[in-house]
Amino acid sequence: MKLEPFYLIVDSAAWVERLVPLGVKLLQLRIKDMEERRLREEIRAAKAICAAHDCTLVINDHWRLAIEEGCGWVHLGQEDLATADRAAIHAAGLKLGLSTHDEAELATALAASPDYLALGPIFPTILKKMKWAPQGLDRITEWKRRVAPLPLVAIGGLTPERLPGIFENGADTAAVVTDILLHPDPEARTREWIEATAPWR
Ligand SMILES: Cc1ncc(COP(=O)(O)OP(=O)(O)O)c(N)n1
Ligand SMILES: Cc1nc(C(=O)O)sc1CCOP(=O)(O)O
Ligand SMILES: [Mg+2]
Repeated sequence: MKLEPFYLIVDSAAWVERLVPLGVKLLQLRIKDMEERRLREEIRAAKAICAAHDCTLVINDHWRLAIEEGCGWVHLGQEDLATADRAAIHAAGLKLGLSTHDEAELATALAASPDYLALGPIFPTILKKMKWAPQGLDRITEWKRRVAPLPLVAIGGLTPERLPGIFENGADTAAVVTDILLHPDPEARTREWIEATAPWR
């Protein structure tokens, strides 16, 4: 399966409405700490916008709601995976993306038959505190050898300037949060990302 090379991660349907119409084709809704009723509304709104713009929507963490709302993709970390009902996810026809950060997590993730694997953090990230040191570019090459033919998503501290290194070392997709959401002009930066990833589309 070929995965879109630009993977935008946002934390609200308002961001989806702002940025997806610019041409984003793979988007993760990553919302933390929200009560279920509002979360469901956010998922519904994001799903409608993504459907209207032919953008693949991935729901982070909330696999039950993703099933109930008829979504197509879910992304889970290793702790999420440990408690998720994988049979229910599979039965609902949900595609599955999984995080990995080290050898043990890679083995666990490969055994769960995912549809893509993510490796991070490639560079330092300001989004969240991480217990892993930055992986660096050589690790991408190693991971790609181990996960192929599954698509490999690189995440953590990515910018348009860092994309050639990511893709030349074997990543299929680059995921990003703060380089776009904290940029003074998120729309312009999104367009830069779309253009910068064009050679790998
Ligand atoms: C594409 C992608 N890769 C990694 C993550 C991180 O997932 P996880 O480890 O579960 O951490 P949280 O994002 O839930 O804080 C991701 N969300 N997306
Ligand atoms: C959510 C997340 N997961 C990571 C991992 O390594 O699993 S790194 C990360 C943060 C990505 O944000 P930014 O593009 O702002 O660095
Ligand atoms: Mg998670």
